[in-house]
Amino acid sequence: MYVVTAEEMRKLDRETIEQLGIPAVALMENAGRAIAEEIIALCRSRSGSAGSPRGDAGTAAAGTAGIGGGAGPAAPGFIVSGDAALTLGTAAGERWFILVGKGNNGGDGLVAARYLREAGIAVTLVYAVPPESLTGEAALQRDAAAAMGLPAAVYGRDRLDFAECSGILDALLGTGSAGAPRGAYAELIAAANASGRPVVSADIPSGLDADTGALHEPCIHAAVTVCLAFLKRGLVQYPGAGAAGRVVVRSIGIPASLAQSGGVEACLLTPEVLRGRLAVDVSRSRSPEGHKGTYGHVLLAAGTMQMSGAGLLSARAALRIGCGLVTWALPGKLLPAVIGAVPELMLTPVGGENGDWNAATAAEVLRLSEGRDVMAVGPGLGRFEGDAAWLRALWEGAACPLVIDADGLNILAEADYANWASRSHPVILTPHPGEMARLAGVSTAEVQSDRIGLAMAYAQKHGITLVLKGAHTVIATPGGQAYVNITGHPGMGTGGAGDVLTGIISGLLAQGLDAAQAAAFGVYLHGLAGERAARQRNHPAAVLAGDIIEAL
Ligand SMILES: NC(=O)C1=CN([C@@H]2O[C@H](COP(=O)(O)OP(=O)(O)OC[C@H]3O[C@@H](n4cnc5c(N)ncnc54)[C@H](O)[C@@H]3O)[C@@H](O)[C@H]2O)[C@H](O)CC1
Ligand SMILES: [K+]
Repeated sequence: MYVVTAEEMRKLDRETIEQLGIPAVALMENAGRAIAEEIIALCRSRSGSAGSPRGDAGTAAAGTAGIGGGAGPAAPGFIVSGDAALTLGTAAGERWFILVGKGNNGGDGLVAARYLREAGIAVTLVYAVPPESLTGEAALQRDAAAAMGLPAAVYGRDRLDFAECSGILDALLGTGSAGAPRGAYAELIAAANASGRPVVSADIPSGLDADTGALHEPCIHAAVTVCLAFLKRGLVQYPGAGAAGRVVVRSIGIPASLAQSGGVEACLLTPEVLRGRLAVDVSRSRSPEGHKGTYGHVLLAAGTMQMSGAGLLSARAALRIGCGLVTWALPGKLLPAVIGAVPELMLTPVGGENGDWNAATAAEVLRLSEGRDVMAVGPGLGRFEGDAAWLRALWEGAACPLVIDADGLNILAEADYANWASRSHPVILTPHPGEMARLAGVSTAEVQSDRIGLAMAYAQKHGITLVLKGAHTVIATPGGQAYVNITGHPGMGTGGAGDVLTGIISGLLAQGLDAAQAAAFGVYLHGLAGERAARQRNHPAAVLAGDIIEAL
């Protein structure tokens, strides 16, 4: 599923109108109708009336061939489906305020109001601006609503009591919104939020920055957002994702092929995207003739006395995700403490007996990397004298893909690594927001204020694959593509969860997935395993990093 910017959405809108010849008012009609259907579904679920959420309970009156035995001929009958079924009075008692802005978002709201009225739901139009100021398709919809006799109020002119409504459609501001809502818009948003009534937002919550997910004040806090055509970036990035409530994406006649050909590069990481766009073999099938050598060998350079567990977690995760062999290069003095902790793991001490990380150990690690399929660097590594030269030697010398995490990233952030020799094998960086901030030389707040935009720019600039961790992890490729993951939960914010992710991604790389595949599939599986672990533990807060490994 594509995730677009406001600018990309405007372009797709224009192309549909100009290249396909579909009039703008038809798109608006589809948009408004889709919004109305979702509100009708909400009303039906509140009233507890039976039938499918799309409001096609009337189909029960139709002949239903093949149900309850034998595929006989259909019995004659009438099919009353969609919102027409609702005129039978199921929405009694519902009264919705439709907040209408000046632009096309307001036009969508006016269309929805007509369909809601047809479905037996009382509506009152609440114009944020004098209705005479609407133009284009929105003005046409204003006239249609007036001709239908829909009651209308104008903010500032007419008395309004939000206690009189049972729900609110927010059609104030959409993708044409700029900056914080002003004047009547701001006051209506504040009143809607304070009303205690469920708010359904048309396209995006008014006040939300459609591109970054930042909330301008005031911003609508919606129960449901009916997003039109394609997900907007602001809906998948926090805090916007939190303000949008449940997001339903409804198509309005803009073909996805236009997004594909038009260079939309971000999408939601769904199973379809994994199988399709990323071409991942999600079945994980293994050849009957396979052996441990078939599934790759990860070399892990990680761990200190204080953080030996990080190495163990990464190594176990790599093994659990199915790679054939893992060798852990670790400081000599750490060896006695971890022998036998993971019997499947091979341990190779560096720096001599009782030794620790130092610049000279790079040569040992490089020797160990010969013939290996992946080198993973950083979990629990700590910092040491000469670490920048150490990492540079691995970067420039390892003839395999490189996954860099944790202190490996902190070393990179202080080094001028753009001037290091370019690598012929890919690099995956897996920063959390703080590490990303250090890498990019900005504040953590700046990273969080536009995660997708920043990740895409950084990955392209440095020619690396980036995994920007945090709620809705973003995977960005050097080729300019981005994937937003939605598996996982806040309980995964626990010590060692990142080390597990490094192990999973490295283990997938070792099995032959390319960098984008391994990063995206790894993040997706890590979140899914975290969800399973939360179920097994009966609460997300009880999940430990090791549980994520066991749930893989
Ligand atoms: N995507 C599509 O193809 C379709 C989108 N539809 C809907 O149209 C909106 C976008 O409409 P647009 O007219 O471009 O902009 P808005 O309605 O979001 O608002 C513009 C309007 O609001 C005023 N304004 C802007 N910022 C502020 C502010 N901070 N405070 C107060 N007022 C503000 C500005 O003056 C403009 O007049 C999209 O989201 C969809 O809902 C279509 O209907 C179907 C096709
Ligand atoms: K809106």
